[in-house]
Amino acid sequence: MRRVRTFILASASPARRRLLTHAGIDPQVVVSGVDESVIEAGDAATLAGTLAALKARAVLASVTTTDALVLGCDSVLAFDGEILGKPGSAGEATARWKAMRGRSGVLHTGHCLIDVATGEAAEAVVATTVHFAEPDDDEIAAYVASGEPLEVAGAFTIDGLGGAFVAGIEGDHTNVVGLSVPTLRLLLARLGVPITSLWTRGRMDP
Ligand SMILES: Nc1nc2c(ncn2[C@H]2C[C@H](O)[C@@H](COP(=O)(O)OP(=O)(O)OP(=O)(O)O)O2)c(=O)[nH]1
Repeated sequence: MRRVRTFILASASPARRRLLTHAGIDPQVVVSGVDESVIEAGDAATLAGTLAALKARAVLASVTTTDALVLGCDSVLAFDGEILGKPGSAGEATARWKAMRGRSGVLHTGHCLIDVATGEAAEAVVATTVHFAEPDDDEIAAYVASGEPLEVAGAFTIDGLGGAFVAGIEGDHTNVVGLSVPTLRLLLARLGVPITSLWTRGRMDP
C-alpha cells in the first residue's frame, strides 16, 4: 500500500477544493495557469481529458516533493452539439439558459492523477447527464445578475444558486460540481493508494 504525504490539487476551483476537504482530503492548491483557450478537440470528453492532463503535468513540473500526488481536472458541458466552458459574458449566459431550459446536456469532467514518485498517471473522463428545469426570463435575468453563471463551466452550478434550475441528473453529482469523488477513489486505487489512507479527519458533522 502506497502511503502519500501530500495531495496537490492543480486547480483554482474553490468547488473542487471543497469537494476534497468534505471527502476527508486536505489538498495543497497549486494553480496550473494553463491557457485553456489554445486547446481544441473534436468532442467534449477528449477536451476535458486533455485539459485535465495539461493542468496536472504543468503543476507536476514544479513539484519537488516526491511523496505526493497531483490531480488536474477540467469540466465542460456538451449541449446541442457544442462544447461549452464558462460563458464569456452576461449576454452569452442569458442566451445559453434560454436555449438550455427544459432540455438536457452532458457535463464531462476530466481527471488526471499523477504519482510524483513514479510518474505513473491514472486518468478518467466522467459524464453526467443534466436535465435543466424551465426558469422563466425573470429567473434567468436574476441568475445571470448574481454573477454565478459567469464563473462556472456550462453557466450553471448544481450546488449553488443554479441548483434551483437543475431538474435532475443521471450519474455522479460530484462530477457535475467539478471532481468525481467516487472516480478519484478508483484512480487512487490504480496507483495503489487507498482513499481511506488520505483521510485527515473523522466523519463530517451530520
Ligand atoms: N460549485 C460548482 N462549481 C461548478 C459547477 N459546475 C462547474 N463548476 C465550476 C468548477 C470549476 O471551477 C469551473 C470549471 O472550469 P474549469 O474546469 O476550467 O476549472 P477552473 O477554470 O475553475 O479552474 P482550473 O482551470 O482547474 O484552475 O466551473 C457546479 O455545479 N458547482
